[in-house]
Amino acid sequence: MAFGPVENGVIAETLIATPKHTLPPNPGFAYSKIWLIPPRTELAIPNVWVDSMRACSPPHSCYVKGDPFDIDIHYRAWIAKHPSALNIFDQIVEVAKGKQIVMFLDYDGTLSPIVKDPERAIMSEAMRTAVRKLAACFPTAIISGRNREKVFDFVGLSELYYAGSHGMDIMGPAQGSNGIKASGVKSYDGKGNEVVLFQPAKDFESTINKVFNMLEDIVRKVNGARIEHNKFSVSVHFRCVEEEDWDVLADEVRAVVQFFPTLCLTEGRKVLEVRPSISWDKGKALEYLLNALGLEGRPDVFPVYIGDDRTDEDAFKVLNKQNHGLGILVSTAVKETNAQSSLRDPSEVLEFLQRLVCWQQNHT
Ligand SMILES: O=P(O)(O)OC[C@H]1O[C@H](O[C@H]2O[C@H](CO)[C@@H](O)[C@H](O)[C@H]2O)[C@H](O)[C@@H](O)[C@@H]1O
Repeated sequence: MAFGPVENGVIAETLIATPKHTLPPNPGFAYSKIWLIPPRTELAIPNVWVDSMRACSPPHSCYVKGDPFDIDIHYRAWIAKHPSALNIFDQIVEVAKGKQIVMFLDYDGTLSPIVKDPERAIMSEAMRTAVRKLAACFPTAIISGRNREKVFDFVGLSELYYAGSHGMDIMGPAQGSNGIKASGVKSYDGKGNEVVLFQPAKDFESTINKVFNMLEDIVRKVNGARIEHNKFSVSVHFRCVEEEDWDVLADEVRAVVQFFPTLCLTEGRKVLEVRPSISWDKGKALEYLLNALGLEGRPDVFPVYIGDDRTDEDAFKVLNKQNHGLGILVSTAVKETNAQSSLRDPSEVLEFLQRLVCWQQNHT
């Protein structure tokens, strides 16, 4: 473990405070007002917006001035409320025992580390192997803000379900390698395999293309800015833009989006995302997939969702509402979240997935 002695103290506190075989309480909806993606009005207030953008991808970690043995007091309090899924692993599997585990994984910041160039967000071979083994044990889906095809290219595993464009573009095998059949609209992928396809924002394709073309002209003029077409949404990246230029770029993006009353603007990790104003998000995609697999609303099902970003909060909320399963936020910093548990970074996600596979293999 990479943790120093101070964090071991935190671990001890966490385990004492958490009764055996129960998971930490769902944070519930107390935070939902803070965590809901800011509406346009909030995005319009310059300081609020810039602080919020900084906070969702903080440059600092929980350590005090880089000292690996001294953990920030706020982080200590936070980790007690959202204990590491590695430290409470035995409790998690005790609760999940005898149930059908279903895995939902975000991509950027969860399976791959956050990098400056979105085209270089490559997943490690070790992670790919772990996800492959995971999918052989449990139904597994990737739910990403990316274009579904792009996230598929990164992951490269055809046995998974993929939900791209923040869940607005869902595709998966009609019959999973674990034998579970999905229901829904049947289609065929490029290789002629039968798949299930669901695209609730299909009617927005041409509007998204139009807004992308307009935004492309703006982004081209701002140093460091990038734009990404995610099929049913568009990402405008701020990560490599000087902070002093953020407001100008955001103002221009907002001005364009105003022309499209059926689109809205949301915020992620140093990214503004333009998406259809429909009632669909990663939480709805999670529900759709559970339903397609015939696993929705069943007490003998244990969904696990792992993600690092604001859009993942919609999925954590769904799990809270259903009061079963487990949400795990990936973060090295204090963040308001609806997740019950946490992991620090993709390397800890890898360790968690590997342990889950081992546990399952030893219990079947
Ligand atoms: O839901 P996700 O899979 O987490 O996708 C959300 C966005 O992820 C990507 O952007 C983020 O990761 C980039 C690569 O590490 C990073 O450069 C960027 O700053 C992050 O916001 C992706 O490029 C976006 O299109 C997704 O919407």
